[in-house]
Amino acid sequence: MSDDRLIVALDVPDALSGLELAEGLGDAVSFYKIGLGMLTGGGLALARELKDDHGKRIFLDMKLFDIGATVEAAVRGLSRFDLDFLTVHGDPHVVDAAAQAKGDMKILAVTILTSLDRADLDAALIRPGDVADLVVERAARAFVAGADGVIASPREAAAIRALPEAAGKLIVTPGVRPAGAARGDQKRTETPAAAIAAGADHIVVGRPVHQAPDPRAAAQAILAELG
Ligand SMILES: O=C(O)c1cc(=O)[nH]c(=O)n1[C@@H]1O[C@H](COP(=O)(O)O)[C@@H](O)[C@H]1O
Repeated sequence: MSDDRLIVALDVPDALSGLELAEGLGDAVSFYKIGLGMLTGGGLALARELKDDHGKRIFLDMKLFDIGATVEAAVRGLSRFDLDFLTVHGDPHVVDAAAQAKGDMKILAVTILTSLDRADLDAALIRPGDVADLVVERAARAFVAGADGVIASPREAAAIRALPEAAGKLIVTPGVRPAGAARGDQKRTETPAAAIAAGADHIVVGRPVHQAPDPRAAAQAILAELG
């Protein structure tokens, strides 16, 4: 089994292209994220195929957010798909509802999207304060509400790791960019090595792998950087 600290985001439109990408990555990558971009393109079927036929771990990124009863019903349905990780928004009522219905899945609570900075939070009417402080506070609340882990940027990972509430919990960081890679819409980024050094258990990387001329070589370079 390869190093499952690297989770590759299969942000391609359909299951066929996702499968081709995963087959090209082969044994270099053992953990995949399937998200909203593949919702109408067979994402859940691909999750089953990668798990059952290829022995991969699966992170389903749905970022659920609704009233508690609806979240609980959605998570109960998804708990039958033998998934490893599932995302919900980190608001305590959402996390609490998801935790009631998660079965064997681990619930990861999104703190503040890595594509947002303080100006974006102002536009969304989110209270003043340093972004990192808000992320850490949301992480602590999500842990207390029953999250198995949180999604944050690598820049906040060390402060989250230092929380007493984080003992035994997972920190998963998107917003990861190898040196020189295009940031795209990500605003709070660090390198793969910096993310792991800061206390991330897993890093999520999408475009720097799937848009690379040689995705397998790109994934291997990231793994080599992790040491
Ligand atoms: O929940 C996520 O996975 C997520 C949370 C977050 O705050 N930021 C974030 O980028 N993501 C996801 O992580 C992946 C990052 O992709 P790249 O920016 O292409 O590496 C995308 O699939 C995003 O949907």
